[in-house]
Amino acid sequence: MPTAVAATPVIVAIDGPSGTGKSSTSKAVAIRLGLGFLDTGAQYRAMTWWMLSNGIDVDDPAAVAAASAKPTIVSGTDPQAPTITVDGTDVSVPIRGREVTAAVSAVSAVPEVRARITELQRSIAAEAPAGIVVEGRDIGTTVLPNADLKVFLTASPEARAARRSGELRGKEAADLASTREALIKRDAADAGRKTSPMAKAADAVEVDTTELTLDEVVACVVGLVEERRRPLR
Ligand SMILES: Nc1ncnc2c1ncn2[C@@H]1O[C@H](COP(=O)(O)OP(=O)(O)O)[C@@H](O)[C@H]1O
Ligand SMILES: Nc1ccn([C@H]2C[C@H](O)[C@@H](COP(=O)(O)OP(=O)(O)O)O2)c(=O)n1
Repeated sequence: MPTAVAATPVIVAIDGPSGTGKSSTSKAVAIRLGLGFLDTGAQYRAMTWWMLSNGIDVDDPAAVAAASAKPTIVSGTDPQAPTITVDGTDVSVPIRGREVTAAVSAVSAVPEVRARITELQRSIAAEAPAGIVVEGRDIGTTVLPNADLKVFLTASPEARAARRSGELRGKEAADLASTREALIKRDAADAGRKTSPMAKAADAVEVDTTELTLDEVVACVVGLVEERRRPLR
């Protein structure tokens, strides 16, 4: 039985590098607590997919900036069935492909892209009736600095690479070493960019998931949310 404490919407920010369990943890926490779920990486991937599909040179920041207002990106926030469309097309499958993964750090480093997507994220969070779990790289630091709870997930590069390569199938499959290398390269780009780099907020709780099961991480985050929920006023 939920306790009678959650009168105001609760905002949870979950950040961290690739493969630490942000998406799976956030979805499960949102389901458990009856909140919305927003995968902000999917939005940057959708923007990248559109750039690639429209022949924009993703290594030309001026070209990316000039085109960044064109696509209409819509995220469905039901944690049981999250959706992502660009100009009405379901892009949930192509945004996970290798081409998009290789280009997404460059596109998401462009300030005009970040400004547009950040605004979209804030309006989605503000409209979530019961609250929302938002996961990404800069949610606790930039997008929602007043979140009720900020979590920064970490895990060893070995654990993250093993988790990621377990997901890849067929021609996309890569060996552990190259998956690990690609992850580390993307983390460095995401943490090293000028505009809103991936970072742990000063008031975030860091959770190392290397030795934890997904259920253990979910239980930990649910416990932290319950602790911080403001009493009924
Ligand atoms: N604590 C965990 N232990 C083992 N595997 C996990 C754990 N958390 C997530 N995973 C698995 O690792 C993969 C990457 O998780 P995901 O949630 O997509 O990470 P992120 O969003 O941080 O990139 C998924 O296949 C997921 O099921
Ligand atoms: N808030 C965010 C979320 C993602 N990004 C960028 C940086 C990431 O490498 C890409 C893809 O993010 P995503 O969470 O889908 O990546 P992984 O699931 O970890 O592979 O988007 C970002 O710049 N800011």
